[in-house]
Amino acid sequence: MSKFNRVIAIVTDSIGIGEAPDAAKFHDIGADTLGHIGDHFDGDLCLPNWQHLGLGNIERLRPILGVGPVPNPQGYYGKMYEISVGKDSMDGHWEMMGLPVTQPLGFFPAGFPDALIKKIEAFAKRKVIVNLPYSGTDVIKEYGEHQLKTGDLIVYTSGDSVLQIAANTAVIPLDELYRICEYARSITVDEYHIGRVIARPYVGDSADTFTRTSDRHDYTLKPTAPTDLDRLQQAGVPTYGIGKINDIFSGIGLDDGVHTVSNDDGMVQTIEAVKSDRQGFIFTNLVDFDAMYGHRRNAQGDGEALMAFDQRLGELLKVMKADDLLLITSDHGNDPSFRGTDHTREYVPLIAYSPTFNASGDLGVRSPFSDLGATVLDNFGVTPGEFGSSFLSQLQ
Ligand SMILES: O=P(O)(O)O[C@H]1O[C@H](CO)[C@@H](O)[C@H]1O
Ligand SMILES: [Mn+2]
Ligand SMILES: [Mn+2]
Repeated sequence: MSKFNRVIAIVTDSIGIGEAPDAAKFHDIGADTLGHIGDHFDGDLCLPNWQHLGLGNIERLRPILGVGPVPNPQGYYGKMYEISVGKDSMDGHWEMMGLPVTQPLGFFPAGFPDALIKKIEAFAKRKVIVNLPYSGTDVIKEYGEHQLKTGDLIVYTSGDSVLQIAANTAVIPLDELYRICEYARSITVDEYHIGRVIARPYVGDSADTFTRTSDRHDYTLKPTAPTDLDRLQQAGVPTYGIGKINDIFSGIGLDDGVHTVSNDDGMVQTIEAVKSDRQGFIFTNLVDFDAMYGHRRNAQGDGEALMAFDQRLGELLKVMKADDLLLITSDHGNDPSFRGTDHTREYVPLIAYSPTFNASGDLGVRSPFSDLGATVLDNFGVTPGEFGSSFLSQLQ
């Protein structure tokens, strides 16, 4: 019989907790998403629910302002670092589910090769413009009016292995954008080996009004080997993805999933799932921290989103059943005070909580992220994969 009847894992997308041991390789020395958000709020970052689970007790060189250690945390706490070659969402989530990404993905800091762009143009019967690393909100501000006039496709990338296509749905309807992205996905798997093709629809009729919509769609590479989601599924443990989870795993290993429009929606869906008689593994991604604030280098917004999350976390804690286990972690950093607009190579926080706990403690510094998946498998008595060590026995 399982130790915990259900496991709920929430990924606060891009909330790192300090530079990872290999941050220098990524030019990310000094990155500290949570620490710098704390500094920005100068003591007013208020995350009481998460803090009481042990967020402020995680080993750090200096406390997070406003979220210090508590004497008797209600949960277990630690931090993890990843071994995957990249610091994107795909690397982080796959590694969490027992599949570190060891084969380097294709990066195109100078833009995509002509041959690839020409194929996209020929398929779409539209011209491609930009073809450079860009912030997704800046690129539509600068080129959106041109796109409105010409119908050209805005193709851009970032420090991640991503090919992103921005389209104003008034000139390039959503289904056409999706078709073009599916085509781009199909020709960038073996050749170019791009981690994700991302459809970036937006609306508006001038630079000041352009707004991206929640119809974003990520076409991720298919996992290259079985993940812990497949292992759970094969063992008959139901798997349910909330938010971007389905996209990140191309739906593989997931019985069921729901798209969300915001962090708040993601938490509402998670709370509903926990209140329901849904069984097995519930896996939630909250992407606003990343897409709306981290990449936008908006520490104020990031902190406010964390505080809103913490309120919802309080509701979730109240509806959890006695034998539920909650795990909270992140997939990479995205320090809003750091240079550039890319993810940052950081440790991620790890919290475990169940109403049944009668102790609390330190889970230490762990690696790879696969320890999380290994713990979920261990709980359900499923044979583990090659990566990860379970910390289940420490949870008392
Ligand atoms: O600037 P936007 O369009 O939000 O894109 C960002 O989001 C991508 C996926 O997280 C990253 O690789 C980065 O390019
Ligand atoms: Mn992410
Ligand atoms: Mn991101």
